[in-house]
Amino acid sequence: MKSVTGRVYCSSANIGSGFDSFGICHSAFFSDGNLSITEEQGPLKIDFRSNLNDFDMLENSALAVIRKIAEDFEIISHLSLELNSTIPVGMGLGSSGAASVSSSVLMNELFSLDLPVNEIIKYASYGENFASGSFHLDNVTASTIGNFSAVFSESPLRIRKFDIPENIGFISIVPQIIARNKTQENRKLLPEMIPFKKVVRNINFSNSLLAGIITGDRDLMEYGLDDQIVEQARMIKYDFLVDVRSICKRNNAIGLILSGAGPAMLCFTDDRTDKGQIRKDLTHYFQSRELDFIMADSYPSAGAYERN
Ligand SMILES: Nc1ncnc2c1ncn2[C@@H]1O[C@H](COP(=O)(O)OP(=O)(O)O)[C@@H](O)[C@H]1O
Ligand SMILES: N[C@@H](CCOP(=O)(O)O)C(=O)O
Repeated sequence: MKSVTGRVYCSSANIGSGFDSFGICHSAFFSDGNLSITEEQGPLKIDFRSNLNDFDMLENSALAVIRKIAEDFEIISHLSLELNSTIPVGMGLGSSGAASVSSSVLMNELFSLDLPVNEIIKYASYGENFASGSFHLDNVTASTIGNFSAVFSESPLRIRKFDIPENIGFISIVPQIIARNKTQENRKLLPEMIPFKKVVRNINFSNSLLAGIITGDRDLMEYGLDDQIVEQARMIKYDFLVDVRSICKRNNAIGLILSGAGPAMLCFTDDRTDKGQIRKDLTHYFQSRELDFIMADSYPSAGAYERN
């Protein structure tokens, strides 16, 4: 029985103003996958097992990716896929994206398809479309290529990885707010039209963030971790965001973003940041609001494609 395994790390999308573009792959949570051929002869059949029961075991984003690849490459074997994930589902940490990347990378390896990285990402996006009704590429790109990733255009796909300066770390802050089809629903909150001034400011923020990541300039990163459009549209659902940001900033964090479509947040830290005090202050804050949350230190992580 031929079998392949691999780990895919979680991702935070929409870094600063980089909606559907900038992503970070980080180490706090991950998904371990195992894919095997149980019988060479068809028709295609996939046995699926997962430690999570948050989604349909018979049809989910991981299976959507396998089916698409199998269709394109005329694969008709009996397969078995097992995913063991620590990524909380629907919290803004790219759980469906990681499952999709897992399928894409494992199919590539199991059948020696020799897919270039852009094809791995394109196939993974079928899983995102299954989960959220949109082919957004930011989470799957981050989990595939790692570190700080940017999607510059979808067709043709232009992507690039940037190494995050060594002194930068993160705290993943995850309020336990459970909502069905969260990303799909939160995409409906986005405005159709945007005042010109806000667009100009957001362009400034994203340029500043990218320049800060490349040069390690703290001030450019700090300024660049802002967003006048998407975050503001979604903030009505996440009223803790302003308070959590101010707790992090008063303890010298570089900044804080809403991770993906929320409710998770990603706090950017460096040697100046008092992480211990942030943990204490956040525990006190969420207790006072009677809102459960989890918090985990996290570091930039390599992508699933480059580790293979
Ligand atoms: N294999 C999968 N892993 C995780 N979530 C999946 C999977 N397949 C489908 N989903 C669905 O995707 C949704 C989670 O994805 P999404 O809303 O994008 O949240 P997030 O990316 O923040 O975890 C849930 O509704 C879940 O049921
Ligand atoms: N760009 C997407 C990112 C969704 O990330 P998720 O981890 O919340 O699924 C969006 O903002 O809709």
